[in-house]
Amino acid sequence: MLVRQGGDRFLVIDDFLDDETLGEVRKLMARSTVSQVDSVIYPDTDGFAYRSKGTVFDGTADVDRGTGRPKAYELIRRRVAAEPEIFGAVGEDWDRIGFTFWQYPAGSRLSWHNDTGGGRTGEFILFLHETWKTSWGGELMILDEEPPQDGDGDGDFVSRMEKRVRRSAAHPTAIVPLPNRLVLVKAGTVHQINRVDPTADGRRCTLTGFVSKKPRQSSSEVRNALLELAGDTAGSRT
Ligand SMILES: O=C(O)CCC(=O)C(=O)O
Ligand SMILES: [Fe+2]
Repeated sequence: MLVRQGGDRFLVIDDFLDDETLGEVRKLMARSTVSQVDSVIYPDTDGFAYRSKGTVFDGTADVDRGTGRPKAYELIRRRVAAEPEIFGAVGEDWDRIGFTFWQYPAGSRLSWHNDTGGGRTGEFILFLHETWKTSWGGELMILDEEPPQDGDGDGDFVSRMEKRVRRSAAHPTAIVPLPNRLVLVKAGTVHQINRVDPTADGRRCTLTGFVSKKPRQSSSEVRNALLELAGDTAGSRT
């Protein structure tokens, strides 16, 4: 394992998994069913990717404890927990971690976005394809700067992100998606996946997930949940 580069809002770690654990998680990816999904950011131009069903775990406990989950999940969870400057403190600022396999085919991309909302404090990306030539595109681009205090102004999401990158004094960092590279990114950081080049031989494969805080239920939600548990379904609708 080798910490390759850190910014204020991201961290790149190379050779993250040992060969056996990497092989195990790749096997799981190969066995997972993936479905085609349009980009939620900019479907007109991004194209589509493939994704597996995601799994969300309690971030405060071992995720591979007797569950047969790949060791990689637990190693990622621990690494995330060891980076409070990016994700905040485990248990306090975040308590959930999700895992989803994504595959971006040649010609696809994911436009600028910042993964805010939903109690998210950050995101991790582990590249799982067997090989990646540096001429195949698909770089993860990260704008390593604080979100502006006064927001991004008016306009739709795509144009607000466009404005941010255009006006920024920082230059986005291009992270080549080398196999077994782990990238940790703080929520609110503007980033995108550059288009995968048509010459890319194979999909850009990742294990990706959000680190987040479970929303606190309001007292009426708690009451309704309890009523539902008690079998009083009428109560849950009041
Ligand atoms: O695969 C990547 O490099 C980043 C993915 C991403 O930003 C996302 O799924 O939100
Ligand atoms: Fe993202």
